[in-house]
Amino acid sequence: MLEDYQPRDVFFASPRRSLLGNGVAHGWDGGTPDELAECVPEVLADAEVPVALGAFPFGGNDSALAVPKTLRVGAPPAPGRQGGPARVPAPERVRSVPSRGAHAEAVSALVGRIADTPLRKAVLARMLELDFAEPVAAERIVANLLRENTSGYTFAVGLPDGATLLGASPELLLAKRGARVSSHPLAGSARRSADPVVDKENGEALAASAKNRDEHALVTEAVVEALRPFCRTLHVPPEPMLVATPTMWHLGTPITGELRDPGTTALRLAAALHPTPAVCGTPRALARQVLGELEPFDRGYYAGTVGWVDRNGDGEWAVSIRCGELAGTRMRLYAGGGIVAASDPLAEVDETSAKFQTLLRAMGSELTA
Ligand SMILES: C=C(O[C@H]1C=CC=C(C(=O)O)[C@@H]1O)C(=O)O
Repeated sequence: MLEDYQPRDVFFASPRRSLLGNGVAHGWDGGTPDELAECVPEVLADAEVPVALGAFPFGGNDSALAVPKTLRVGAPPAPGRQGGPARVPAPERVRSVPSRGAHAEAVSALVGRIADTPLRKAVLARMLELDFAEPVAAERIVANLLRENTSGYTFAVGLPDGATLLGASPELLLAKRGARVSSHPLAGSARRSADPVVDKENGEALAASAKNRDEHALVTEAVVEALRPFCRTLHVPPEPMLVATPTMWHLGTPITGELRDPGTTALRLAAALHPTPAVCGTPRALARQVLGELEPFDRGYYAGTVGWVDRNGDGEWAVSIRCGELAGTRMRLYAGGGIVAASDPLAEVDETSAKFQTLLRAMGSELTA
């Protein structure tokens, strides 16, 4: 399917299906998720292809959503089904924004804010800026992401400015089918290890860590609070489970529910949830303000949401993490980590390095960022 990917197309693969939207029959390049939740259903009611696909940024209203001219729906990615690795050139220059040292200082400053203000958690991110000698083809990186990440959400979204958002997120913000909704918030992380004994220990230590469980509980609480008004029933497991990606362990809580009104759309629900404390913080407005002060870059579409909604209101929206924006010979990768009172600055720098590996590995890079 990816062989046919063109700039401005949207590719989205989930554990349930793969979608490729070609061309733009109707596009929105403005509007918040809430605003588009209002107007998208009207357009879909008469559209030839009854599905809108795309992405929303972390903040602001630069939506990138489109009803495609044609839509292909295929099987979900499966291990071993993608061919050999696609070649991606090595970057000529890599720069961390801010530097690793400055990121550690920002984590310390954030821990101070948590001690001195009502802020309980904020997810501080770092960016890697990569420069290449030649333009890089987004679909090659996505093909490599698909080879490794068959159980998450792998995507490429052509953005209105010509750049491409691409990544492999392990985190489901919201899926809706009929009256059934599900969300799988993740928070709390540890590195995977090539050594099976160390790997198992890393996972077990994460599951037992009070700091990580607290960090995780804030996300689950926020998701439950946002979904409750829409749901007749909600099932929330009392304990988080361990979720493995090829590079990271996470704590995750699979939440399911039944809608009071099955007509509530997946986009409406995603808008009500976004941004959760897995990418922003608690309380949300204060976290957003503090992150704006401490992060020396614009997050763009990182920490936003990416997915699709159809005419019936069914859809899937993933949290846009483990991702980057590619524009010709420049690529920006993003990774963040939840900071709480007990966070250690150097461990947090290491956690962002580990999270960058999802994209760096798909680019054939041995870089440790
Ligand atoms: C914000 C990111 O991850 C989130 C999802 C899982 C675990 C997280 C954590 O442990 O901090 C983050 O909340 C990211 O990868 O950039």
